[in-house]
Amino acid sequence: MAVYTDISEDELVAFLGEYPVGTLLSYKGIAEGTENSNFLLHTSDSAFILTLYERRVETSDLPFFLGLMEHLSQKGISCPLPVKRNDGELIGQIAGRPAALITFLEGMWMRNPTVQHCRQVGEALAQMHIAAEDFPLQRQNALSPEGWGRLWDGCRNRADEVMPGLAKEAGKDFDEIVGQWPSDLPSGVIHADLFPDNVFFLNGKLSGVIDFYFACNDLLAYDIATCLNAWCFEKDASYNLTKGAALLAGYQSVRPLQDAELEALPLLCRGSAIRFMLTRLYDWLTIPDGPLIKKRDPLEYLRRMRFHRQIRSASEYGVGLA
Ligand SMILES: Nc1ncnc2c1ncn2[C@@H]1O[C@H](COP(=O)(O)OP(=O)(O)O)[C@@H](O)[C@H]1O
Ligand SMILES: N[C@@H](CCOP(=O)(O)O)C(=O)O
Repeated sequence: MAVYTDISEDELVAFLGEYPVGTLLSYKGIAEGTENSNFLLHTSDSAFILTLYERRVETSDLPFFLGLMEHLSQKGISCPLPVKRNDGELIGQIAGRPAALITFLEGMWMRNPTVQHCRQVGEALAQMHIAAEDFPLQRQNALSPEGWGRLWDGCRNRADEVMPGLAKEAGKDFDEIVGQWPSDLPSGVIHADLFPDNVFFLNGKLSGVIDFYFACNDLLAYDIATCLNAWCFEKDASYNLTKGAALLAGYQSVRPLQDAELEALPLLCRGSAIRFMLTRLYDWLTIPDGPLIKKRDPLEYLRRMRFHRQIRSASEYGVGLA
């Protein structure tokens, strides 16, 4: 996240007047994150996160995101619980933006995740997939191949400003990945952005998952691909086979993968890598810099794309090694 929209104390006091959360003691903008504006609030009752939904979040999708958090939480998954307003609604408005108040989750995200963290993330991901099986709402993935196409059209002409040759290289990948994209694999509700900054740990144990604002219905194994990309590469862009093996073993200890999912894994990893390369590239080229805005490097994900291009089978990710 970041802070795209600032709020005044008066606005916040008026907003909180609609919620059974006591009186405001303090608030501050949170610089971490990418998509929305987040504030940490302390009230006389407790601590909360206030999220103002920004450009990539459609207001019509909020019942899906907030309902999913409620659903998962009721099923024992540790995630924030949206706070209901006095009138029973989950969504309010502040500074002209739709906004929600969610409970604060204790824990820290891991800047250098270990093999043990990766295993726990794999387990938690599979547990979420299973817990969401009976979630009644549906949301199409806005960042599936069709959505990537819109992003790519919006920035391919300027891609070489970030790296000479990027437009040609990514264009070839884009065509290959989209041309082979699978549709006949097990699907369900996926988190779709389970990066280390969205998973908290306390004393070495996974304590919670946040940021469900890309969640949608899509291929379950695509969520694993995103996790392999986000958790199992080192800073020098090398793939850590031990971490990959642990993440996959953690997942499979809860939900074993079908052969077709394993076969598709290299392509799903390539697809997930280009998806994050594209959102980062688009943001890099279109969002103005600001003190509370943190843009992410698209080339980090170009390096992932290059790695996955030469993978031939899921065993190269560590399937069956842990
Ligand atoms: N429920 C929560 N409990 C504790 N901290 C939170 C919670 N939700 C968000 N945060 C903090 O806000 C930051 C940004 O939140 P995130 O949902 O990732 O934003 P965005 O959707 O904009 O990327 C997180 O890295 C974390 O520090
Ligand atoms: N995880 C994405 C950006 C989305 O940010 P988040 O703070 O919502 O996780 C990326 O790394 O590109």
